[in-house]
Amino acid sequence: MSTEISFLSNARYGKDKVRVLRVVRQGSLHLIVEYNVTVLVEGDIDVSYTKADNSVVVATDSLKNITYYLAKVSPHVLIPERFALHLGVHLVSKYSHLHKAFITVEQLRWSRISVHNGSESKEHPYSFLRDGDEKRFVKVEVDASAGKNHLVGRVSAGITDLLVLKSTGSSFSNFVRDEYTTLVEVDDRIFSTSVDLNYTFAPIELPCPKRDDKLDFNIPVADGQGVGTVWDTSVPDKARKVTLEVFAQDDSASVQATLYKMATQIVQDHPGVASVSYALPNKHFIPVDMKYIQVDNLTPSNAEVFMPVSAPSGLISATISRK
Ligand SMILES: O=c1[nH]c(=O)c2[nH]c(=O)[nH]c2[nH]1
Repeated sequence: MSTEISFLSNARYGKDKVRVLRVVRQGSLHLIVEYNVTVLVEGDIDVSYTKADNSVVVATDSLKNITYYLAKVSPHVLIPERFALHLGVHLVSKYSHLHKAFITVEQLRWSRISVHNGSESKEHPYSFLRDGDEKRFVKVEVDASAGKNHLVGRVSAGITDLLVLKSTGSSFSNFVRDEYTTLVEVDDRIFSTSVDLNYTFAPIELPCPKRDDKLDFNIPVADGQGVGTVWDTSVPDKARKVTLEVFAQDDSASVQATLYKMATQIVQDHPGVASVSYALPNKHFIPVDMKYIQVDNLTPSNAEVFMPVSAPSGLISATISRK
């Protein structure tokens, strides 16, 4: 095989879709998390591709086993950002020839079931319901290329598949009108989207494991700058809240304008967030034309019956970065 005109310019491998449910028992109160984990590594692994030499390969099966083992022993397992960093730090510390780990943790929504006891409503200690398709995710890169004692973490996190709809409070007008335009201007329309939100933190220095088994991972002590950093566990809920509140309350001139308001608010609220990206499909709902039966369902104030259109949809995206 000729190696003169080509070379291996990039190589990364690992396990995708490692599904794990973890139960943490606090007496009779149980806490649960369900994750889909992707665990990928880079390093001195070229010969496994170029020379069929597997001696450098930590099997993807082993990477899966390590993921489950960390889910068992990591004190950080309930917080996706911390669990992902712990797993990444463990991999690059344990294997001298692996220099980078890329961990994605997607968290599925389990909420407690409310039960009534007389007139009192209480959250059940160990019964849960799948609370929608929305997922929280974190993407972590643990980079040991500057040495095993100089670990750098790059973290982004966010939400996917958060489906929202408002039945008024949205307009779209003043756009380019030319020979291709058929869309009419509207001062009242349905706005629905499935929110994909991704916010990125500035790179962080990570503590290196000291123990021989490389399983220890200590979160740095808060230095007073904690708010807005990757260690601030309130960021996901606050970013979700801003997304929902701006969506509901903005008198939307367009998906673009509402997106910008959401993103700028998150950058403003969290000093540790370096940038915020949204991808918002514009899920169209078309008022059904009932002229055939002499019924007006088209003028915005009379539009009551809509046809949801799954495709095509608009797709509006942007990244807002801290200066
Ligand atoms: O909010 C919108 N932005 C667009 O860019 C667009 N384009 C379109 O046809 N409808 C909409 N709505």
